[in-house]
Amino acid sequence: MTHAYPTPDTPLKIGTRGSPLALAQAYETRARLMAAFDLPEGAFAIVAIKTTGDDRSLIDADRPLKEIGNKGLFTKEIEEAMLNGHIDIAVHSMKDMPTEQPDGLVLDCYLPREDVRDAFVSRHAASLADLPAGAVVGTSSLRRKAQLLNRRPDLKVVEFRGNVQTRLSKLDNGVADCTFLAMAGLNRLNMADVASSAIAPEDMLPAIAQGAIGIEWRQSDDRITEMLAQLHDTPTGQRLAAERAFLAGLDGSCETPIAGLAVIDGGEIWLRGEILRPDGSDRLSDEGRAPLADAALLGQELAARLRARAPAGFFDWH
Ligand SMILES: NCc1[nH]cc(CCC(=O)O)c1CC(=O)O
Repeated sequence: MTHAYPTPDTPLKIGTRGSPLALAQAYETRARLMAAFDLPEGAFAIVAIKTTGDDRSLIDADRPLKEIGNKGLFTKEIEEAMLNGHIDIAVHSMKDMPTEQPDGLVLDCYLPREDVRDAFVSRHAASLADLPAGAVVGTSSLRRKAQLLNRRPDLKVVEFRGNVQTRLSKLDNGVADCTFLAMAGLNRLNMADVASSAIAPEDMLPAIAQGAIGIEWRQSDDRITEMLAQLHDTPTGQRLAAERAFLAGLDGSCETPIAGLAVIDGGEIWLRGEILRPDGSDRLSDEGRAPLADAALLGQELAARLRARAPAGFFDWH
């Protein structure tokens, strides 16, 4: 008994950002840990950490995030808190995570993936096809912007930031005719009803790792390593291995116009990927299949094939 961990006296400290979605993801992680190890809620402490990206006084809310400097904007303080022992694990939206982690930290535990699709959100249109010519789309995602303009060059895209509530009130105020959000986030906030429709991956290929929650921890922490190995969802891990290797092979991040989705199909991994010019004027896509054990290799190969096909200047988003 003396080695039992975690307990209400020595709780496992779960670090997260403080946004409603981040907290919902932390609660889901806690619930899964409680169920997997038959632990009481009191054996966990949820620690909300403010990051540079969250701090409104540090950034101008109307400036695109990519101009402010993206990598680590939402993770630096959380990773520092883990390295100095203030928290034990960190819960992240995998879609926002760089493909490399700082020394001493691992990010290899994934919860079962949620809906991967993007949601179309509008007060008056039922779907993308319903939007009249020249309609205004609010989004701050370079991927969504490029995908939309590629299909519908007539649309006008305006910068849209802030949490779900802020974006919905912008729609009410007529700032835009529609916006796009991940179905996963809406589901986790019990707000799926704000989606007018969910968009099929064939119509809008999702962001790398969309809908997946990842848990990061200190490599040196053997107790946590053992627990998280049991919590890990293997199929989600295989799918993200393919998608994240694809992203890494293109030197991409969540701020680049890259989309990709891997699914397990007939016992194999099937990966589709696409890269776009930021203005949507060009789109290159490809797909491939491989045995599950070669998921990461498949991602690398798909990235290499698209790189070889991309004309000079295509990657000027860097
Ligand atoms: N970059 C913001 C972000 N990161 C993860 C999600 C949603 C949840 C997910 O995809 O796991 C969102 C918001 C959105 O795209 O609507």
